[in-house]
Amino acid sequence: MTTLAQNKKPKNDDSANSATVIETKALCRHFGQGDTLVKALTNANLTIERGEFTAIIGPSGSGKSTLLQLIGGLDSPTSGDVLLDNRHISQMTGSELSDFRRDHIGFIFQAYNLIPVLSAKENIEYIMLLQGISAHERAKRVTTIMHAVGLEGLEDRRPAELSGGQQQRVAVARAMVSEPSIILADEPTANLDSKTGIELLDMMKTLNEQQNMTFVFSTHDPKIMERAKRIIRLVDGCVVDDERRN
Ligand SMILES: Nc1ncnc2c1ncn2[C@@H]1O[C@H](COP(=O)(O)OP(=O)(O)OP(=O)(O)O)[C@@H](O)[C@H]1O
Repeated sequence: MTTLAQNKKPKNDDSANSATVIETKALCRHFGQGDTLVKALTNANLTIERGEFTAIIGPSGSGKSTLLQLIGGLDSPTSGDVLLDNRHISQMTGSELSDFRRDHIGFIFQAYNLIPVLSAKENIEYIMLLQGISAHERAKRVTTIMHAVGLEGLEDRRPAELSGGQQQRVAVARAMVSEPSIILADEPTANLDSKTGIELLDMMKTLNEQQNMTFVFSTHDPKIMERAKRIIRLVDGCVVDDERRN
C-alpha cells in the first residue's frame, strides 16, 4: 500500500525535540449538578510520549471521548489542566489554540464533522489549504491518501452521497493528510468493514513507526488493542490501568 509517510519530511521544530507531547494533570470533567451530576472524568494524570500508539479502552460511558475532547482542547475541564508540547492549553488564547490544533493535531471523531457542501476531495484538502501547502503538493497527497483509504472514484461526492463507512474514511484521510504530530481518534474503525479497518490501522502504524507520529485512540476494537503499544483503561471516569507493551 502507498503511504503518506513516503512523502513526508521529518518535522524540524522545537516541539519535535520534546519527548512528552501530551500531559494531563488532575484532569476532571463533570457534567450537570446535584441529582444530575455526572463525573465523566476524575483526576486523570497521564503522560504520553512522542511516538506512542495508545488505546484508551473501557466500557461505554467510562469517559474515553471526554478525555480525547479535553486533550484536543475541544472541551474545557472542570478542573485540572492539559499540556500539549509542554504548553498549558488553558493559557493559550483562542487563536493560539486553533493554530496549534490546525498545525499539530489531527482529529478523527465519531461525528465525522465533514463539511457538507464540500466534496470528499475538498474536505480532505481543506486543512492543507489553511496551512498554505501548494496546489501541486495538495493534489499529490490527496491522490495518495484517497488510494490508501480506498476512496478512489468517490473524489467528487459530497458527504451526503457517501455511506457512513465512506464518510469515516474521508474523516480518517482528512486527519492524516496534513501530517500532524498527534492524531486523536475516537473509535476510528467503528463503521468500517474488517478489511478496511485493518488497512487503515496498518497505514496509521506505518506513520507511527516511520514518522514517530503519536496516536491516541478511544476504542472497543480488538484490532486496535492488539496493535497498541500502550493500553489505558478507564472505568467510571477513572484511570484504573495503564499498561505498556513491547
Ligand atoms: N455533554 C454532556 N452532557 C452530559 N453528560 C455527558 C456529556 N458528555 C458526556 N457525558 C456523560 O459523561 C460520561 C462519559 O461519556 P463519554 O462519551 O466520555 O464515554 P465513552 O467512554 O466515550 O463512551 P462510548 O464508549 O459509549 O463512546 C457518560 O456518562 C456520558 O453520558
